[in-house]
Amino acid sequence: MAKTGNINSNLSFKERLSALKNLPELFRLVWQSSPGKTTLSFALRIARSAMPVALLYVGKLIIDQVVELNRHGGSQHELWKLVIIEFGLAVLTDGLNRMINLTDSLLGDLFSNYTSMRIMRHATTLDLDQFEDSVFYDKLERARQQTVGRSVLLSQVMSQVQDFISMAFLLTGLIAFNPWLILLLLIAIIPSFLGESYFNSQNYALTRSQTPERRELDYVRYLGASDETAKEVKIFGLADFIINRFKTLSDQFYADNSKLAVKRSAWGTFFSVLGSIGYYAAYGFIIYQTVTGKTSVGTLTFLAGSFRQLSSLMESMLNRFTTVSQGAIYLNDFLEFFEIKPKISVAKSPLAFPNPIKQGFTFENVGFQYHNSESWANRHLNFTLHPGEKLALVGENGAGKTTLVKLLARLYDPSEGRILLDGIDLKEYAIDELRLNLGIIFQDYLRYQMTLSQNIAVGNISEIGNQALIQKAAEESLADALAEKLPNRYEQWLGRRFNDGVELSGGEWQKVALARAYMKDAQVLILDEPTAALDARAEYEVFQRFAQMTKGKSAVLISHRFSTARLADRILVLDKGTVLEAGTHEELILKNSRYAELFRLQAKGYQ
Ligand SMILES: Nc1ncnc2c1ncn2[C@@H]1O[C@H](COP(=O)(O)OP(=O)(O)OP(=O)(O)O)[C@@H](O)[C@H]1O
Repeated sequence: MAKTGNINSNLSFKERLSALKNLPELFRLVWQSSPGKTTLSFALRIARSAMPVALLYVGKLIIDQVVELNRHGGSQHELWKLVIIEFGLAVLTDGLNRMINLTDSLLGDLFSNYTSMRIMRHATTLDLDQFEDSVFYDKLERARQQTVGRSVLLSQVMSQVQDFISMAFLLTGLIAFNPWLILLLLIAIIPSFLGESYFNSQNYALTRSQTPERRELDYVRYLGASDETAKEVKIFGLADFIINRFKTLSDQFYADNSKLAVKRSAWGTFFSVLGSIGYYAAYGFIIYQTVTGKTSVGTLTFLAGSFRQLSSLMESMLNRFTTVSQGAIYLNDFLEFFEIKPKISVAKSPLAFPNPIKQGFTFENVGFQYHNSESWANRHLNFTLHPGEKLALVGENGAGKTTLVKLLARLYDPSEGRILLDGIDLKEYAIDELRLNLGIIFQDYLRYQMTLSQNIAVGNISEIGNQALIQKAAEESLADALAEKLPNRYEQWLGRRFNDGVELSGGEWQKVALARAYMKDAQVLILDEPTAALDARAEYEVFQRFAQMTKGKSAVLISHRFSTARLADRILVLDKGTVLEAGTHEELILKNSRYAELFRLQAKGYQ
């Protein structure tokens, strides 16, 4: 496992600046989330930026009036008018602050929803292969984290613009008085900026290097406290093992993070003292000017206030620059995720899917290797699935049966050779039409924590409102008897996670999953160990119905039960990814080869 503290990517100032090029893309996404609220946020901030200088200036006028009235007396009318104006400005400032916060938080929620949807949508376009790649997973994870944090980045960028305008106003006043004060200001601020910038880049590099461990930490947390894992955790007594693993990982995080935090805090204190020295030097200078009569008391308060505000504005702007540029770097991860393109090729002008299929699917020397595996899952596959044919795939665990079916559905494309449909490469057909024509139920089908109706309808989601079809599909797979038993019948929530759901037995879940295959009028039905969890009677009935349902259609059955496999028109025996032998049950038994051996072994088990 990689060490969590391994920081290998120090980011230079140049890299930070170049990351800012991501900001327009961020603005585009925010704008798409809500054009109205984005405009409002801008308008509010521009109004807010004029407030500091206006308040200081009115304050200066008030003090000069007070000093004047003290010395020479006269009407107080002007003075009170100024006080009312300052009061109005203070109320307005507070109102603007609140409105800005409100708009930003609403905009943040909309942005987070919008980008989460974009991520989901993009993820669905990607290949299964990509999901099985841990580098891809890390990217997806980082992109997911960005959905919440990025709206903060936007507020920061907008605050930056707001502070910049405020500074321009304040600086104008300061320069008019004495330009040298600006120099003092810079001397006070720059070390602090460089320090912050350095520590932010260290922080980013650390967080980035921790991504795989963070995923593992999430996984361990899930293992330790989830309804799906509770059973095994109890039975195998895994609690201590899991908690210890969590502790090791989280201790490592803590050690790495705290080391950096302590260093950062120590340097931060030093830089802040430097900042105070700069401020008090300038302050002393202005006081001296006032005492020697070179400037009025009102101007003293204006300048001292301006200097203080400018110094804090500059400091927060410079600090924010490092946060903004760091955020912009994180944005790289987010945008990179959208740049990942599916590798499965899509035909430019796809052919119409044949209906009916005339020659069938032909595997021509097909081989497939998982990208993270040295060995071949399938190799030298040569056979045809004829129209209307029922084909059974048998073979030991890991022989490549499921992979073959995934190739047929183009969840992967062959690493070598090709698959033809009616003599034309499968890649020439539209992939969604291909999948529409295949009804596949995988061995590791999902148990959706949804209603029974919805669990069946996922087989053809466009028919989710077609209750008659759902019930018919349930009848075919024997799930209808189950519906009768459930308190809310088809509207019963399944699984324990939500809404008083009911948990089903393994066989009952399998019947529900099987019903999905009957939701569409697919030309080819593929069942990957469809009856493994069914009792003997249910299995027999399921196959009776399956035979009726698939009359005239092609079907592929993967099964470890030879009683099932023997019903097929032809049996392919797979071994180490390739077809070892093929034929009907009788032919294979006569040949007295591998199939016959396995068949006898199983039959013996039943005696
Ligand atoms: N996602 C994957 N990544 C890497 N290797 C995989 C992946 N899925 C399967 N394999 C490997 O490919 C080979 C064939 O697996 P496959 O699932 O096709 O076998 P199978 O015949 O369906 O097995 P079973 O009877 O156990 O379901 C196995 O050696 C397996 O370890």
